[in-house]
Amino acid sequence: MSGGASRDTIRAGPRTVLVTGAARGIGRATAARFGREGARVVVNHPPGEREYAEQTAELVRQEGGTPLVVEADVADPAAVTELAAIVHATWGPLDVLVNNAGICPFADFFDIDVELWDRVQHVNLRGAFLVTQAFTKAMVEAGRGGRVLSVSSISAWVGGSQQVHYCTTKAGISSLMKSLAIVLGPHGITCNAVLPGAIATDINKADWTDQGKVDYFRSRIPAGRMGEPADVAGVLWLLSQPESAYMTGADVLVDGGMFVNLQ
Ligand SMILES: NC(=O)C1=CN([C@@H]2O[C@H](COP(=O)(O)OP(=O)(O)OC[C@H]3O[C@@H](n4cnc5c(N)ncnc54)[C@H](OP(=O)(O)O)[C@@H]3O)[C@@H](O)[C@H]2O)C=CC1
Ligand SMILES: C[C@H](O)[C@@H]1OC(=O)[C@H](O)[C@@H]1O
Repeated sequence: MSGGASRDTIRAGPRTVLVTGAARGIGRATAARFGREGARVVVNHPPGEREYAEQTAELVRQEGGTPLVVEADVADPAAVTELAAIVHATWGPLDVLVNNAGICPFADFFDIDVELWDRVQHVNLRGAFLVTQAFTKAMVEAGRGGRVLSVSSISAWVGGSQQVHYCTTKAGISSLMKSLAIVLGPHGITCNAVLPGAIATDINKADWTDQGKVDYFRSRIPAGRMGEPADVAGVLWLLSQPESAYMTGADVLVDGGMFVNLQ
């Protein structure tokens, strides 16, 4: 019998969950979904987003959870270290980590300068690496198993003419989860990537002013509608359940069938 925590990683009493980039969008819906199970939810936000993060915290309370709002730019190693110190001092080790924070500043390939490239890489990919490293060490030491869930994208599997910088980070997140599945598996910690399709949030609000693009997206989606943050939040919650204990290193599409619908 191999080592590692038992199949059921939900311990008695409230689970402790961190959602990065939880001030708005998918992160907000995910924080609220975990609030519904009565979890203690760390609502992370970048500088300048506290007002939105407090709105998320109120949603978590309304659902029955307990929020803790903590500012940290996930791209900043010192901020991530401080985030971990605050969370561990307040609630101890995590049970569930959701790497959600991300940016997608659309730009033509030849207009992407090294600063923009670095910012997208540092927020989306390095941020997931830094946060996962900062929090899973304590999870391993706690010996209770757990879940690492990272929000990649359909864009990990396909390209985007104005997302050269972005798609590479999403592919990187998918790969990161595969390697960490190996590292953390013996400790009962599963690592999976969720790959949303076209989800209506602020990240694409400007992009979706192009009605032709929206019509094209919708025509590709067998489900007949664009996605909502709750569609992703629900799958993230499902992957945090004991029944998902044998899923690790997986890529889970949440796209209404968009990817497979070539013709
Ligand atoms: N919407 C979609 O169609 C899809 C989204 N995704 C992914 O889903 C995730 C959530 O995006 P979504 O909810 O759509 O977009 P939103 O822009 O609504 O939410 C992203 C959140 O992450 C925060 N954030 C940005 N940078 C940082 C940082 N450095 N540190 C901490 N938080 C940060 C944002 O804050 P701020 O407002 O200040 O930027 C924002 O609150 C992203 O990783 C995105 O790549 C994947 C596939 C499809
Ligand atoms: C920001 C994009 O509109 C959105 O995010 C992704 O990962 C996919 O590319 C979606 O189209």
